[in-house]
Amino acid sequence: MKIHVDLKENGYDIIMEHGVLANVKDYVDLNRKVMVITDEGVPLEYATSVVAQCAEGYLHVVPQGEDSKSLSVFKEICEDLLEQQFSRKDCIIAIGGGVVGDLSGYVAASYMRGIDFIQIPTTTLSQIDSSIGGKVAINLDEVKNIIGAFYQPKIVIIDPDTLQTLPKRHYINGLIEALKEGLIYDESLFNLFEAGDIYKDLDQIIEKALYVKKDVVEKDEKEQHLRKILNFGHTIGHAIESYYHLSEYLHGECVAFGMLYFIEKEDIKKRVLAIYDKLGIKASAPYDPDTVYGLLCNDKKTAHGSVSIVKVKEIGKAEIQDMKLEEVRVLLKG
Ligand SMILES: NC(=O)c1ccc[n+]([C@@H]2O[C@H](COP(=O)([O-])OP(=O)(O)OC[C@H]3O[C@@H](n4cnc5c(N)ncnc54)[C@H](O)[C@@H]3O)[C@@H](O)[C@H]2O)c1
Ligand SMILES: O=C(O)C(=O)C[C@@H](O)[C@H](O)[C@H](O)COP(=O)(O)O
Ligand SMILES: [Zn+2]
Repeated sequence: MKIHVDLKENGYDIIMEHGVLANVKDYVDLNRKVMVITDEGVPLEYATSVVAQCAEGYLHVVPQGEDSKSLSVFKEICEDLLEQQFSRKDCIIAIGGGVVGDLSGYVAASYMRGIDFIQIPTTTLSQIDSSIGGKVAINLDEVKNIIGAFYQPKIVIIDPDTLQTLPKRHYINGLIEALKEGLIYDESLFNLFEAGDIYKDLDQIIEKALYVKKDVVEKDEKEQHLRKILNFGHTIGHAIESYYHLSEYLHGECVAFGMLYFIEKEDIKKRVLAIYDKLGIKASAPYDPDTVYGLLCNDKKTAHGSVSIVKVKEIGKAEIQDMKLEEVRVLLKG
């Protein structure tokens, strides 16, 4: 399957094909220096099989987990590129989940003010969400994605076969971003969660989610307004993720917590909770409201004492409402 993200001069293809990892050379110019970045939890053969297709391939492996989205790991990769004398004509390939993709993308956006960047996502979250749209970032002092850029990949190559080795918790975690997209934009995607099978219907879930993200990003690449809907559940979700030091709960699990605060109708909330039960995920986590409130003020959708909150009143449709931060504090306490 091929989807084209139409972003004027920044447009790119998304190729989704079982077994495509063996043929990256058919889609990417590998006759140059290529730095393949992955993390220690991703099966090494995924990265080495791509390095083997390169004229001059290098491999950089980072520790797994959120701690790799950090200035220190960012610096290590930049120093490696410098040492290997990478030029502006060379490229970076990210093979992994959202951590590797966000980190590698921010390196690609920064090194020499930008070199080619290719995403080869290997988790449900990165295949569904993080590999497209161009949001790249690292964390700072446990605040999520506070240093970053909008930097689009040249191509995204998705091989669903790589998901066969993904641990179940991470498999489910990534699907929550697709459930989010069903709630804010595509009711048929939501229905797949309610009535479908998250294993048998996976290719369809990924494809529908990619079309949601493509449609939204093409209309508002730099998140001036519409794209904020893709942040549904993240205002409180990111704050809780930071509250637990980016370690106790995974990103999607925290988004699941955050979404429930802004689903207006009880019957829809009940249907979402039933899906959480089906996925085996929690609906909430204990926290100190004042501490979470303080973290929530770091949200990039805040301005002049308010924050753009995404709400769902009907399945498949999101609304953006500016709320006073004080109102959100009351909500957190309630
Ligand atoms: N840029 C965006 O638009 C965007 C969107 C959503 C989330 N994110 C970010 O993505 C990150 C979460 O990404 P994630 O859920 O992919 O986590 P992750 O990148 O940490 O990967 C999850 C775990 O699975 C392992 N792994 C990866 N692929 C594997 C495979 N095929 N087989 C076996 N193990 C594998 C990794 O080593 C890691 O331990 C968060 O930092 C979140 O903020 C970014
Ligand atoms: O693509 C977007 O826009 C999103 O908001 C997708 C989110 O799922 C993702 O977690 C993103 O990284 C969050 O963006 P941020 O601007 O809140 O850091
Ligand atoms: Zn997210």
